[in-house]
Amino acid sequence: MTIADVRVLPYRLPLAEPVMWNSERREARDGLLFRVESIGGHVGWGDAAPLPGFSRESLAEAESTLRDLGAALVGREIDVGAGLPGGALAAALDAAGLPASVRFAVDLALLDLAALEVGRTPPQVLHPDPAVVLPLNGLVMGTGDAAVESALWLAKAGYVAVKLKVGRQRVAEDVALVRAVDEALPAAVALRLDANRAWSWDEAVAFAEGVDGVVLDYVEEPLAEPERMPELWHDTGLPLALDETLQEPGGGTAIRGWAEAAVLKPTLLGGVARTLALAAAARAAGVRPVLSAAFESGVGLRGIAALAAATGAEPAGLDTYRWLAADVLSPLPFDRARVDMPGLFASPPAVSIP
Ligand SMILES: O=C(O)CCC(=O)C1=CC=C[C@@H](O)[C@@H]1C(=O)O
Ligand SMILES: [Mg+2]
Repeated sequence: MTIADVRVLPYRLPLAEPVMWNSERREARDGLLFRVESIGGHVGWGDAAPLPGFSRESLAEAESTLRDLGAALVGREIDVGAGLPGGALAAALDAAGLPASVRFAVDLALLDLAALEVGRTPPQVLHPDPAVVLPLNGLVMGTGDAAVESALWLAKAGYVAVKLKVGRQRVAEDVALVRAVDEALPAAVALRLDANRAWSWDEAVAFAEGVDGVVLDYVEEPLAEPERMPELWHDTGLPLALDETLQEPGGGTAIRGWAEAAVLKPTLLGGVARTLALAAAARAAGVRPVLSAAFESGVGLRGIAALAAATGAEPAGLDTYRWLAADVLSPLPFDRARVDMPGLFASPPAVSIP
């Protein structure tokens, strides 16, 4: 196929409620859509949305890199699979060392385009038998009674897993919150926690002792000293998940049998091929790959859903969608606890920037 036109379209989406990123209160989410059109008239969409405090690149860096790349792609003749894992263009993009969010946008647009060219859906391009129904992980941001109520609301709405943020209050308060949520939730709903490296060793051990008897699906990145996670698992039995560790250079080597899950965020990891490689490494080590969002627009979330469906049917961290008060997609790519994958990809996305 020949690339006829490439556009970089900045967006700013209002958030339904403010979120703290990088110790700053944000009321909107900024990102860039990457639109790639082939001479046949097919259009592939990608999303570059650096997350403040988590991404290494700024939005301005992402935008200038994406514009340069777009200019270099126009007029090029590429094989349909060139941008996919193992493809010729993928190797050149690897060598370019692009910012993670930029690489995700490019990978996603080329995957979208490849799917249209061969008459399949993106998950079908990535896997011969992708998941048909994708369960989502419900996200709870607050603490106290409000958090217990949100968790209950999510369970009633049909979410099969709920993730609570911990490490933002005293350990005793976190223990009380986790116990209250555990009591309120039906046993079939998995309880996940995320401490974002907030705890010292002693705090993590005190937490593990405090929640003894509570069945946890896993705790993401409990320790300020992340290299001690295997020791924490060994000493306490707390099931642990890797997240931030995987985003660091060489972080994939941390995927070992002690970990329960690997949380994979393509926007922060650097695209489709890298995410799929980490998912394969996780499976090989007996670690569950859990695809997750970094508060992208519907275009990015649609792509992460494709990756999740191609790597299994673990409840995916796409509930960030509920934080967007407006989106670039209409209708919404999903608004429930489960995504009907064939439905999501039944037609090309209708994109417009609000
Ligand atoms: O993992 C999920 O279910 C949703 C995404 C999510 O919780 C996060 C995305 C990006 C940064 C953080 O706010 C947080 C995380 O650390 O996992
Ligand atoms: Mg996390």
